[in-house]
Amino acid sequence: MLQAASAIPAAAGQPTDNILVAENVSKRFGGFLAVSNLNLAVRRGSIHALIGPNGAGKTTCFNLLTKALALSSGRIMFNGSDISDLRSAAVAKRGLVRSFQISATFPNLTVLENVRVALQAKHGKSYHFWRSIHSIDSLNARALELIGEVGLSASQGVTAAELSYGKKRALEIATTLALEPELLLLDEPTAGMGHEDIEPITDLIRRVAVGRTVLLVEHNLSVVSTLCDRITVLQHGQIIADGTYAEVSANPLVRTAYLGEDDA
Ligand SMILES: Nc1ncnc2c1ncn2[C@@H]1O[C@H](COP(=O)(O)OP(=O)(O)OP(=O)(O)O)[C@@H](O)[C@H]1O
Repeated sequence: MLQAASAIPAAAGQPTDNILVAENVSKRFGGFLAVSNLNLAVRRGSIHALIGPNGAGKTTCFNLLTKALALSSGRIMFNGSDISDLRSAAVAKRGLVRSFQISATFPNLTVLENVRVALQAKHGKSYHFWRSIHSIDSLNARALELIGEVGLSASQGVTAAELSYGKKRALEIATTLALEPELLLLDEPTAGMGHEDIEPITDLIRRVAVGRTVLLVEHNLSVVSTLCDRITVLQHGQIIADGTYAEVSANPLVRTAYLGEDDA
């Protein structure tokens, strides 16, 4: 049975292994409550989706979880530490990283150069070129590894501007991985993609999720159903269902609020 607006309970006697927990989180814009008493638990190692109709509060939630927005009330725990009062750069350093925003790519730089820039941003002084040849070698080696991980090895010398839309997204993911996320937040990773790019990006997300946790906002329900272990459904800033795709899609509240609207 699905529960509305509740945290995911721990199995009796088992320690919870939730990498991210939002407790009673709310966000008010003036008199408008955009997110209301959100209780969300993201299990370590899972691929978790936030879905909901337009205006449900998904983006606001993402902004709260990544600390791009300050909470009006509540608490956010990441890896057992309270991050409620930290800024987004500080939470990114701890391993909670959002793609497509922090990791802007540079159109005139090659794939390799873009990933090297992201690595330099992460490692700062330790990779300054005058330090040692060893630093450059290890930076290049790591850049090539990340490029390989997202399937762009054959395009390493191509500028970002010349890449197809799907490959640009893969590059953005590589530059995000350079920041060594433990929890990777993806904001509508298939938005604006043609049919031909959707399956490769879905496979890529599945691959990069190995050894990491992924939380995504996604409108494409077929992507959500094939990719995600757990789905949280928002409506009017509140969680109305939480569970597997089969569970949430059978929930009458969800069918009315979300699937009903989109499938109508
Ligand atoms: N800065 C803001 N000031 C005032 N209201 C806001 C602000 N940001 C979001 N809202 C309102 O909060 C509600 C939730 O918006 P949000 O963008 O989080 O929804 P969403 O689920 O991401 O929607 P979509 O799927 O359309 O992107 C909406 O009614 C929106 O108008």
